Amino acid sequence: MQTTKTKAIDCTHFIDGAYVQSNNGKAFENVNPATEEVLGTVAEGGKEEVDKAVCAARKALKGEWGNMPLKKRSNIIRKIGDLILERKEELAELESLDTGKPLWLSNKVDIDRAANNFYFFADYMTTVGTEAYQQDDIAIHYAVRRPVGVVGLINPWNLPLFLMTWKLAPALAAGNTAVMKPSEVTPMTATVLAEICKEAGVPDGVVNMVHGFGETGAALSSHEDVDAIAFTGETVTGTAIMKAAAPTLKKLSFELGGKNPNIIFADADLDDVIETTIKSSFINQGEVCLCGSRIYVERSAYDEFLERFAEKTKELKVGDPFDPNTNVGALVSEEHYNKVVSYLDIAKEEGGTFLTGGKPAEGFDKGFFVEPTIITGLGSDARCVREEIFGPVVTVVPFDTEEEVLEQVNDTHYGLSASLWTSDIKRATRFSGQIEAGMVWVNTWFLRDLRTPFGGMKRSGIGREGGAHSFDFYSELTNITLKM
Ligand SMILES: NC(=O)C1=CN([C@@H]2O[C@H](COP(=O)(O)OP(=O)(O)OC[C@H]3O[C@@H](n4cnc5c(N)ncnc54)[C@H](O)[C@@H]3O)[C@@H](O)[C@H]2O)C=CC1
Ligand SMILES: O=C(O)/C=C/C=C(\O)C(=O)O
Repeated sequence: MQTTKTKAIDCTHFIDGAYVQSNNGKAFENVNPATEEVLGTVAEGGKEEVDKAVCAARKALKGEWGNMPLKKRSNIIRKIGDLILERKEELAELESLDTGKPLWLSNKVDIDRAANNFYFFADYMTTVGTEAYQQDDIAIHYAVRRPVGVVGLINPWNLPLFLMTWKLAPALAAGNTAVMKPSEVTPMTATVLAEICKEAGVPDGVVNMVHGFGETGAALSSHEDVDAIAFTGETVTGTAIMKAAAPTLKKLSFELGGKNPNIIFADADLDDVIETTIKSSFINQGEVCLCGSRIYVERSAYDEFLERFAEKTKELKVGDPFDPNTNVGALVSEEHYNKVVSYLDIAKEEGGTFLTGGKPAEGFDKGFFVEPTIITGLGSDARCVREEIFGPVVTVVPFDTEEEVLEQVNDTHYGLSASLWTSDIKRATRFSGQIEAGMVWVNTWFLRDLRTPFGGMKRSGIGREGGAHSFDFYSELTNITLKM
């Protein structure tokens, strides 16, 4: 039995500054993945609700928001961050009820970082400039920045509030209006965020939200009057959005799936390696796009690595998200649990050996709990080595040479991130530059600075988020040439 101070909420759309149900009254149930209890209902939006939200956003673009002085807009954006922190306890509890992740993690990552996204872009927007060139005594060229317009923000369930704010904050900072589409699996914190935006002084219609399934996201992606879509989620969904957005040539920013490698050379500090690999494998139940799910270890360090990694993994406590000692909570939904468990069956069929886990966690009558799982003995063609599982499941493979491991590392359609471990600076420089990934961490993992380019290459994404990259995506530039 979970004891929370916060009561779960029913989720309705937020359109033109007001919470509203769907016109046809359609709604679905929101389920707690740790207990399988129904948390509440969620309004299911269709084309009609998307259309109303887009109309409200278009109208708001031409109103007070479009003409607001920079400093005032920046203060409102900063205030959203303040209000998130004021309601931190409530938001963290709602996030853990919705996702099944440990409460300490919701606090530390999801809520603190959500507030920080607003602080970062509130500052950034007051310093960002554009280009200017003098062409001899002929002309001066300078660029002016304007918002893209109405942007659709479509998000997944793994870091619900954090990922929504990572898009909403720069979108607002650049002067856009937005329609948010949270994941149908985790709708609660985005619902509260809409209220927070209003309380912070965001004018009605600037921030809207429509709940629903893939069809709702599809209606937003194909809408005639939406100028850009920023999406985080599965690669195949990115393809569907691209097709839907093609007829209206929307700007697109995609942060998609990954099958990220950890590459561990024998000269790395093994204490650091083990501590970080535990996090990169199992934090957030392995449900972070940056998790390192393919681990390659130089053969001379392989046995010691496996022994120490397995020992630490067995110490992880799987359980109630609201127990402060829990390391690994519940997977986000029954559907996702079935997907992850199906990969454990696939690993067995492919001849893999489970060094830890390999099965649902014991001792739970209800909820979607899986033991942290280390698989060895799989070749580079195995599905568990190639496909995104997005759960607490990693494969470990030994290697002998740099050339051999580089080939395996790059032998994937994905290209999101990598974590490289070596004490040889020359090798670190040489090797990191050859990994086909948008982000390479050397002797660390998930060390973030919001100014840096964040995103993937190959089928892991299009474009980059962060600092200037986000700002450029959410802006249009007009170049003006003054003839002298
Ligand atoms: N960041 C990442 O890399 C993430 C990857 N995943 C992967 O995706 C798998 C499925 O998870 P889902 O949440 O179902 O991901 P998804 O990509 O299907 O859903 C993400 C968001 O897109 C919306 N959506 C779905 N179909 C759409 C369409 N045709 N047009 C527009 N929007 C659409 C969903 O309603 C949700 O809001 C997971 O098992 C995992 O492997 C999931 C979450 C995050
Ligand atoms: O921006 C970050 O630090 C983390 C982003 C994580 C994702 O995009 C994800 O897991 O989908």
